[in-house]
Amino acid sequence: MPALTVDNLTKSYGQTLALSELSFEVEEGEVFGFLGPNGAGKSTTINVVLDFIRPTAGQVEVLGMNAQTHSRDIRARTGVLPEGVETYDRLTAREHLEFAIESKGSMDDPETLLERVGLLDAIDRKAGGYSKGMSQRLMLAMALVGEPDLLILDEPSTGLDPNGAREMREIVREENDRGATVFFSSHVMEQVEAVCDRVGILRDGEMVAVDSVEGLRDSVSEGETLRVTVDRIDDDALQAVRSLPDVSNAAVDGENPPQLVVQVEGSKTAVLGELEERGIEIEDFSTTEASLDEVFQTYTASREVQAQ
Ligand SMILES: Nc1ncnc2c1ncn2[C@@H]1O[C@H](COP(=O)(O)OP(=O)(O)OP(=O)(O)O)[C@@H](O)[C@H]1O
Repeated sequence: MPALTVDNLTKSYGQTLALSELSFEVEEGEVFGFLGPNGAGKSTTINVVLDFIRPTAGQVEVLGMNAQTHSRDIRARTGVLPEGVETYDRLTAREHLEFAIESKGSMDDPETLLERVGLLDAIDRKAGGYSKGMSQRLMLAMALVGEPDLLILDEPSTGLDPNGAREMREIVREENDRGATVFFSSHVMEQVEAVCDRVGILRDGEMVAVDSVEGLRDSVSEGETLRVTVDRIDDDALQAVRSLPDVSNAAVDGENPPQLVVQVEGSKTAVLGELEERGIEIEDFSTTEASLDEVFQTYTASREVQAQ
């Protein structure tokens, strides 16, 4: 049974079509990255999943239950880290946790949870004095209460420093090892790449790709990016490289020295040979796989991989 089934979900806010016949599934036990640029419809989807808003059309099932008719049962088994800070200024972290533990009827210990998110030192301080990152850690601790079967994390790295973001990823892994399904919305590629089994990319309310990170990379990149540092480059040479059979794109980056960035499938020696034949000196070259940023841009902005 999938942990989450979104079936032909459409949501309009007046004239604005936020989701258009969106369908996808998240398998039980997987970490699913829900990626998309601002305004793509990520929060709208999560709000329907949690029954905070009602869909215009379509169905959502969470842990085998209808999102609208069983929202109470669903919330009892789901941990949510919402987007934006939602702490109470006058309550301490301990009081926040006690409240969440009581609401879920769980046996958690506030200190253990706050230690996991690195907030034990501030347990008896009022949340009103917390930094953004501290508030985010507190909300993550609240999401973990009751060992939820499904964790929904909406932009979880917001406000976290690199250490905090790494710790958050570790917690996602630990929760997943325990058996939780994690639904992780983000527009930060690195966060998704590091923890997600599969990624769905949302654009303008439609899912434009669902695959593993590797699969997505392969699907947009017909090969590798070759970066060649040269002593000089001119338009003729650039055009000649672009018209080589294995090259899908080429562009110049920087001036002093210029670097030729080439999207190449197959042989890289043809590119180097073309440059050398023109008397262009190759000072250095390296190859890399398409970055996730390139993957994301390809799906959300244009249909072509642009060498930068
Ligand atoms: N309450 C609302 N009233 C009207 N339009 C809304 C409302 N909430 C969202 N929208 C619109 O629906 C679309 C999807 O918004 P949504 O917040 O779901 O995107 P998102 O992917 O979560 O974006 P972000 O990354 O910025 O949080 C946008 O065009 C947005 O302007």
